[in-house]
Amino acid sequence: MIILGSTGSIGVNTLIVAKKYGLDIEVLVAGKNIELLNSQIKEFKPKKVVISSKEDLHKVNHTNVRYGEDAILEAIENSSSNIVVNALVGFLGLKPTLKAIECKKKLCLANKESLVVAGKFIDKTNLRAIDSEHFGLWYLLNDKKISSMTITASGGSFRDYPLETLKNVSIKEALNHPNWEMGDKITIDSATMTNKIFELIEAAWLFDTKNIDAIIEPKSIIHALINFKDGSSTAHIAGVSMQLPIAYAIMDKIEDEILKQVDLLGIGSLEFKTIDENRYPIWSKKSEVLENLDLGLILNASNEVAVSKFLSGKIGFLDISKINLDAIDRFSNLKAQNIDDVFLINKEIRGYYGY
Ligand SMILES: NC(=O)C1=CN([C@@H]2O[C@H](COP(=O)(O)OP(=O)(O)OC[C@H]3O[C@@H](n4cnc5c(N)ncnc54)[C@H](OP(=O)(O)O)[C@@H]3O)[C@@H](O)[C@H]2O)C=CC1
Ligand SMILES: CC(=O)[C@@H](O)[C@H](O)COP(=O)(O)O
Ligand SMILES: [Mn+2]
Repeated sequence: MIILGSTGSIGVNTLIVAKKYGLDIEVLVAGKNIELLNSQIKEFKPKKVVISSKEDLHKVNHTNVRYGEDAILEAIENSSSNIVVNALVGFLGLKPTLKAIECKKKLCLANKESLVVAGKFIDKTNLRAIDSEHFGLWYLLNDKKISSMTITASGGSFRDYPLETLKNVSIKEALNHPNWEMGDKITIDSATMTNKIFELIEAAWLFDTKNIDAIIEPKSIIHALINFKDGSSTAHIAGVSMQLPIAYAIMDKIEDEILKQVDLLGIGSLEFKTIDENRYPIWSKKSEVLENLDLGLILNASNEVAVSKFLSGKIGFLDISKINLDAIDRFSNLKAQNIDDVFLINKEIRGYYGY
């Protein structure tokens, strides 16, 4: 198979699953972590490697190594593997998503931004979502009539901070997720609750529903619930690990133990809370976004600029939400009519907010 983003949090977990099942790795794609990439090359012996930057080519211990976006697309096109795991982060993941679908591969999609920005142009027939909540929903589906779906949120890094301290929080604090070990960008999205808005959009596209909401479950043990018309609710409970969603996405059917069962007596108690708009201002846009899924493209573009500015120390944590709210108000009339528009609108909004 092909792993895009092999050195990231999802990429590393994908390789653990691949090793467990003895799967062949044809292509590895990574960014700047060449040391980890080299150890992956040594262990998994891919036929081809792609990295982000020309200047790192000489550091990669492989005879067939290329760089850049076009090389990623070529690697997908010229591969014999049927499976592509897209664990790239951000808008960068969209073209590889489209290429994998065009080449009729099974697409195991962690890059939720692809669906957020272009869900209406993406053929989901051969797509398996790698996201804990959506995996949970998929796991719970049966043929009974559904009333609504619920996904859970951890609350992110600042869920217990006094509100008045949020304007001065540091990058290091923001990157300290209470439950999950994830890449920087999604960890910030979790702290602002933008990740959960993205996940509502993702669920809307995957399950063709707008009857979807989120609540806080601080332990991230319950990932999703389905509320059935008959009054029953079922919940997906599993450990805090992406290996289960990844294993199902790749293998389709799983009969062995991937994770240890959650020890409910060890957990002791569970708590549920509503998502407070004062702490997470983007949540005030939930209904508007669900009514108009085109806002995903707008929000993603402003958010990528804002998160990158925050992570480079140019703006404060609260500015991320301010920029995102501004973008939704300012650009809510923009709608992509085709996939080319998606790239144009993304560029326009990024340009407006700085880069
Ligand atoms: N982590 C998680 O548990 C979950 C993640 N997701 C989603 O999965 C996706 C990946 O997340 P995560 O694994 O946390 O992110 P990471 O930041 O940990 O990993 C991103 C990967 O992409 C690589 N990369 C970045 N830029 C480039 C580039 N220009 N060219 C080639 N490779 C590049 C990175 O390489 P390098 O590190 O070498 O620079 C790294 O391998 C995101 O869309 C996220 O929202 C969804 C659910 C859960
Ligand atoms: C592991 C996973 O699926 C992430 O998307 C996770 O949900 C992020 O945590 P939050 O619930 O804090 O957004
Ligand atoms: Mn998730």
